[in-house]
Amino acid sequence: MYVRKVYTLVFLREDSRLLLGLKKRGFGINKWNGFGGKLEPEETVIDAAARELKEECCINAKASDLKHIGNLEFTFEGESTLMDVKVFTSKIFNGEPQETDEMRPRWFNIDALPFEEMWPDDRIWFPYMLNSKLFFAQFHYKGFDSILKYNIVELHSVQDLYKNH
Ligand SMILES: COc1nc(N)nc2c1ncn2[C@H]1C[C@H](O)[C@@H](COP(=O)(O)OP(=O)(O)OP(=O)(O)O)O1
Repeated sequence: MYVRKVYTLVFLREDSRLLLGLKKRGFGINKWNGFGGKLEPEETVIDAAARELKEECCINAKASDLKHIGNLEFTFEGESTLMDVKVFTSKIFNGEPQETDEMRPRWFNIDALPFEEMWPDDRIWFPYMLNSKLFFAQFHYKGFDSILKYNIVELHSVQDLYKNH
């Protein structure tokens, strides 16, 4: 039985570019990723998503402009935690991305994403996100580099994101 812990992960899109941040510390250090993290006590997922975006790259986005596009579940061999990651995208935001203690932001063309410097799972689920397909995916890792097994499905309604799969 796993202990489930919820995280947010936000990706901003501008035309054919996607904003990623190079993680400067902690979990996923030196990997490019979206912006996100754990929920604070009593905080909703969507409010946490907007807060983490602001804290990590100084961009303001209204919670109502964040689109919930997918759910990711990560487990790691020998670990009892299940990371339940809620993925959001948005094309509507204010401000210029700025480097913070946690992230160094940079725009990438979606045809030239730095997958070699990202989590291995990203190659599998990014095509869903980039094509605006709702998705649910589970990844079981050995260490942080190797995916032992995974499962990914396309969902057909936002309500499906709130069902158990
Ligand atoms: C294992 O594969 C992962 N792939 C991707 N693409 N993203 C992942 C993976 N595992 C975790 N993540 C995401 C989920 C969160 O957005 C961050 C991790 O959050 P973090 O531990 O940095 O949470 P914070 O609340 O910001 O932490 P501190 O303030 O305590 O540093 O990575």
